[in-house]
Amino acid sequence: MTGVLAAARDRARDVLDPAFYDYVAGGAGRERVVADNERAFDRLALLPRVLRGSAVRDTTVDLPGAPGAAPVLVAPTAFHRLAHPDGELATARAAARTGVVLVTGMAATTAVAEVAAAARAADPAAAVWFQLYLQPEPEVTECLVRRAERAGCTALVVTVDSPVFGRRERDLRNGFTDLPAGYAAENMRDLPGGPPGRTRDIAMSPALSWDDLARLREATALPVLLKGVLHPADARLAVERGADGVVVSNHGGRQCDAVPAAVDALPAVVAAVDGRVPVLLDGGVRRGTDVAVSLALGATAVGVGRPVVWGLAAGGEAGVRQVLEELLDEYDHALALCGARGNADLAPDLVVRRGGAR
Ligand SMILES: Cc1cc2nc3c(=O)[nH]c(=O)nc-3n(C[C@H](O)[C@H](O)[C@H](O)COP(=O)(O)O)c2cc1C
Ligand SMILES: CCCCC(=O)C(=O)O
Repeated sequence: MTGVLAAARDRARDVLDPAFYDYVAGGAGRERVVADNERAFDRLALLPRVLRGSAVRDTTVDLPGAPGAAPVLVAPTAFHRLAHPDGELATARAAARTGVVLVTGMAATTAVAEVAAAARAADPAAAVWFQLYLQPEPEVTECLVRRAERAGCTALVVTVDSPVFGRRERDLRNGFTDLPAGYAAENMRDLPGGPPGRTRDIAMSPALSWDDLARLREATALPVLLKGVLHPADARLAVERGADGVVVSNHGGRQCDAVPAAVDALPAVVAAVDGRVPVLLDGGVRRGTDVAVSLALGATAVGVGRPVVWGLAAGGEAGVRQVLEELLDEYDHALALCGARGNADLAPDLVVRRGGAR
């Protein structure tokens, strides 16, 4: 990787506790999927059209609870206060000031009410979504949902690729299993059945089913997106069960080290969803051209995970802004080079395999 994002990563490596750097950079097993998420974009090429562009390009997208958003989102990543003292508040301000949806979540080190307030203080129109893992006790999930609703979040993102936690060899080696003293997953504080004033652990359960999703669906009027869908049959089920969006994601290669790269899984999911709800993608997006390839293959928008944490570690709010602005500028530039007047001009025929037809 080169450019602004790589510089942020290198700076992050210099300033972060090595165990936390490894937690962010690393993934499951031998990190084949971490690498493949990025490499899969290298295997794809854009096939531009000519003489049909525009001096002004429309890059905005309509997402559930976020009309007119940028086509890049901040994917949910845990523990921002370990990257920078301003933590999620800095990320929220940077996202709001760039028109980017922030997905904050259960594992944030700042409570969702404060995160959403910081985003709105930076831009009253800012959209913040809340990511959660369905908890085995429905009353715990419901309490988290109410917190997100009260905070003014405009959509929920339910992560479904984590029936169990991935085996991350760097973390095992480093003994990075708990948050250091003084940090906590603040949204997990004072939940039903938990110790008063203290936080509950985030539970992952392999016993969750589509019925648990149905319960959540009934418990809230907010749009619900499913994150971590790779199989087209699951994408179809998600739509049938009332999901308002699907996020094609392998959790940045942090869960199963044998799955396809995110962008390789995208076309089959797009075909299965058939335009009924937006399909988002995250994993390995590092360049504006990666955004363009993803949108051409049918994604409505893409999320970025690690680059945001690198930006935060490198320079707080300004660092995150730099990363997001670079991706958005590069994307606009890629549109111009493809002869596109906006996202709508990107179509699958603009993407070919590097070195041959797709
Ligand atoms: C440090 C870190 C923490 C993460 N925490 C969460 C989380 O709490 N919930 C979740 O759904 N995904 C989490 N993810 C996965 C991201 O949302 C996203 O799927 C992934 O990072 C995208 O890949 P990228 O980092 O290559 O952009 C995390 C990823 C990283 C790198
Ligand atoms: C319990 C925290 C979950 C964080 C996460 O999803 C990740 O590290 O990938």
